[in-house]
Amino acid sequence: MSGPFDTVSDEAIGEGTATDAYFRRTERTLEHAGKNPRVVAEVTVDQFPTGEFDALAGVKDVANLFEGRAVDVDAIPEGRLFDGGPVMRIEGPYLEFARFETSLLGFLSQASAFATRALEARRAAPDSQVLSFGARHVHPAITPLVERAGLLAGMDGFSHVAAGEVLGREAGGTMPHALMLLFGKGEQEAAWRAFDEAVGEDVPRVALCDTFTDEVDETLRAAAALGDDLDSVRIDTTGSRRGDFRHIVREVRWELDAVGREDVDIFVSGGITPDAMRSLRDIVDGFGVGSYVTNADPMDFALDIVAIEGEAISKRGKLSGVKEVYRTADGGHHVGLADNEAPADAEALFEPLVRDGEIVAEFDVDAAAARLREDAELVDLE
Ligand SMILES: O=P(O)(O)OC[C@H]1O[C@H](OP(=O)(O)OP(=O)(O)O)[C@H](O)[C@@H]1O
Repeated sequence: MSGPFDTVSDEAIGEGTATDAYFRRTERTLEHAGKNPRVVAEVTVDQFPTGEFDALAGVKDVANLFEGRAVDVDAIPEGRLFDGGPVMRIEGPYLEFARFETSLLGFLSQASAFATRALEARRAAPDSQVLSFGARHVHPAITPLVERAGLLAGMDGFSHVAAGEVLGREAGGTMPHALMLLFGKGEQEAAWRAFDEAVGEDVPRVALCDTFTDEVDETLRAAAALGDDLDSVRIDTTGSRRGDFRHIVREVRWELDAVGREDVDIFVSGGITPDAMRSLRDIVDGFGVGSYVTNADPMDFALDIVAIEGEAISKRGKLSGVKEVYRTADGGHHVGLADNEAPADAEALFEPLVRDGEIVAEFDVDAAAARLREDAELVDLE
């Protein structure tokens, strides 16, 4: 069944037709040969620690993928950091999960990539408000992935309305340049005032102040037009006009303060990167971050069989045998065989996710965000 948009349905993902064709041929061949052994497969990016940590996300969707399947799945909980070794282990008859490999890897690859970038942005300005603005850069069907990654990373909010409905959170936002243009050049006050009159009490009054004239000029006009109602200004100066952006923002702050409006916050957006955040965080109150998160390359997760009927095995380049991963007391990441003794004072990271088709883990976003915050403090991310 196909709808008006080029998306694969939830049913296709759940039934396993959202798969690479070679898995269907593998199923047919194994059934023909009467082979369906019990295997253990692991999902990895790197076999050994590399010194670079990434954030794990997408685990909830994988759990839902395996609900009702005769498999056991263990995984690092969503929101933990990992560096080499498996992030997930699936055990069961191979034909129970062969066809789900493609979707499983896709769930983890994209969500973890977004979460890792979002965490970098969050950590670049720990005391500022950071909002996710990247929904416009991805297919609308996966906007909840972007916004959830932002929440996992500890961002303060996001812009996409339908993603908010999926996540059970309300989207935030104020005004686009389109609104300013529709009121017209020279009529910025009319636009800001109409917005102030039209929207609910709970919506912060953030005036967009870069559309037609100088940022300082529009900021002072917004302050005069809205008076005490004005909460913040948003400066989104287009790239071709940016020059020394820090200087522009400092001028805005200076002139606001000069007219006694120390209470008005400054929020910046447009191509904001962690470097930009570090260079502006002492003079701005908040950032909107989009493309830095959504431009993340998908993580190169792979699923590999590591044991068949209890016997360790692997293809060349992969490590055989069932493994466990640990957070060591010094914040390191250790990969070892599950049967071997754990390193002293280390915490085993795998937790049960699915037991014989039943989901046994919780997926609270706030809890995952708290785990990520703690893990990021323990681990050396620099
Ligand atoms: O650059 P990113 O980090 O991806 O940020 C996302 C977008 O948010 C801002 O747009 P704005 O709402 O001002 O867009 P508009 O010009 O369409 O109003 C900014 O100019 C970016 O286009």
